[in-house]
Amino acid sequence: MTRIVPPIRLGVNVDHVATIRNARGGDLPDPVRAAELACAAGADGITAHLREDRRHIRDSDMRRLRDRLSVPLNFEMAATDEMVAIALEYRPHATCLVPERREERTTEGGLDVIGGGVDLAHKVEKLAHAGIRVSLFVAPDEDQIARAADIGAAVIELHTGAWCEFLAAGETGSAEAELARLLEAAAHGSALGLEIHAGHGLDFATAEIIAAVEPVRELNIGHFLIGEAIFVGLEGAIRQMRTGMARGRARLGAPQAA
Ligand SMILES: CC(=O)[C@@H](O)[C@H](O)COP(=O)(O)O
Ligand SMILES: NCC(=O)COP(=O)(O)O
Repeated sequence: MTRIVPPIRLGVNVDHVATIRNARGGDLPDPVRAAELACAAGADGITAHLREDRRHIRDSDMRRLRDRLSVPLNFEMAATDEMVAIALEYRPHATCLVPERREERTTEGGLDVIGGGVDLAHKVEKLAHAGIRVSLFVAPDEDQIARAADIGAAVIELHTGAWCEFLAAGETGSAEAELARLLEAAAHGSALGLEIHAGHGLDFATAEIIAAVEPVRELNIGHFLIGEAIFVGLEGAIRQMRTGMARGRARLGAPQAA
């Protein structure tokens, strides 16, 4: 007998369209145009990260994304007063609070939800009170996830970056151990009533694997898709990603062996 499997969404992160634009200054290529194309190609939502140093996405990009998209906008941001104020002004569908360091090349590790204490809890409350769905970008760590649920986050996004890096380095044992942690974390978060998302460093192969994890309801993917778009176009890259995710998800609905 086949099982009914909840669908999985694809959020396309357009940060690195802005990275290319900013390499030369000016306005091209436009991440908002990329976002619109991504939606036409089957993205369920758009993610963009307004970094404190504004190295790629600009404030005006975020505003234009909010104004022009008809799909949910996931506003990634550091848990700072400045970013909370911007989110409260722009009112995106969702915010994803992430750890941020100026020296990092990309997001390293998950948010320290426990260490964020009362201050982080207040920020989550403020955003949620404004009707913004709050997600916390976390490593697969049970205590951090429990605290995310305690402070009222609706969603956690599991950081898949370490797993992807182990795989890319051929460190199979470490990759398997990290994948096991991701699976446990997804089950744990879901049991606590959190919606589970995952992302960072995913490509066609890893997205297909994670799409087969039942509690995971959304993948956010950027860098790989924007890179792949150079070769096959953004539409082609997104369509291929969707096909792989659907194939992964379909494994869940396949008849179970007796
Ligand atoms: C939080 C996360 O994993 C990424 O979505 C984030 O946006 C990465 O930052 P960069 O896009 O600047 O690499
Ligand atoms: N939150 C993860 C995300 O939006 C995309 O990360 P990446 O695919 O650019 O590494």
